[in-house]
Amino acid sequence: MIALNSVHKIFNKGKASAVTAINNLSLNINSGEFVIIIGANGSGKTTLLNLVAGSIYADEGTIQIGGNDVTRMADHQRSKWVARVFQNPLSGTAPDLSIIDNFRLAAIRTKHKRFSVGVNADFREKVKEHITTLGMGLENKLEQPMGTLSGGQRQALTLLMSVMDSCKVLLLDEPTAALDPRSAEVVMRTADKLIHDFNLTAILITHNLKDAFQYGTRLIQMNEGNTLRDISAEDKKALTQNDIFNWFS
Ligand SMILES: Nc1ncnc2c1ncn2[C@@H]1O[C@H](COP(=O)(O)OP(=O)(O)OP(=O)(O)O)[C@@H](O)[C@H]1O
Repeated sequence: MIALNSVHKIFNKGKASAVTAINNLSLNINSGEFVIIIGANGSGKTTLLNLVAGSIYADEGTIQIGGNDVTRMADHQRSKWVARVFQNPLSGTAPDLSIIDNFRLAAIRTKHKRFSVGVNADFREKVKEHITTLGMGLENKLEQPMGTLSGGQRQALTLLMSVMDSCKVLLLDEPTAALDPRSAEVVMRTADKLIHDFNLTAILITHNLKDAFQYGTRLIQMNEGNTLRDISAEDKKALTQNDIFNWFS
């Protein structure tokens, strides 16, 4: 589903401040995989996600998504396949608009449904149904402004919004970093469920090694712009949480 072939990314190329953020990285992620990426600060995790999302371009190498060469494709063109959720629960939603209007906006952004989404009762019902599955009781608050919700509720809705529009790839860049432990747990469980229910291919960056242990079907540790460890679902079963902690000591 996602294929990086010998990808290289240098920031500030040719200057004294040049940094090799991604170093000749080749990586194949199969459809339906939920890949967790861990690694020290500066190891290239966010740069990798930026390259897949198209917010930056590789200097060398190629990137394919679903068999399409997206190496030079702008991020908005990739958005039909790729959805992204960031750390900050405030980003990606309009605080003054209601929950349902935020879902309408999200749908309009990525679809050609401009004329039907706004007035379509089916759309409202579909949103309501999906929100019910989150188990947060928000299905009865569709008219409530997004800004009045807690960070965890907002992030769970942002996740749902980003996957409802038939995207295939979900990129999660530390989606729980700004949340308290309980909300973080709810959001991680929500992400896990949505990835499964919507049959997505997902990449999650986290510094939370407990989450790295608990979630995902594949675990990658990055170092200096490449993979240091790449652990399959089968091999991950043999790992303990302590083993993962020890990789950082
Ligand atoms: N826009 C940029 N301009 C210059 N250097 C950059 C830029 N973005 C990233 N870098 C550098 O590239 C390297 C990899 O950064 P990246 O953000 O991908 O690491 P990371 O593993 O996500 O780190 P963290 O865990 O701290 O978020 C770092 O040395 C960083 O300083």
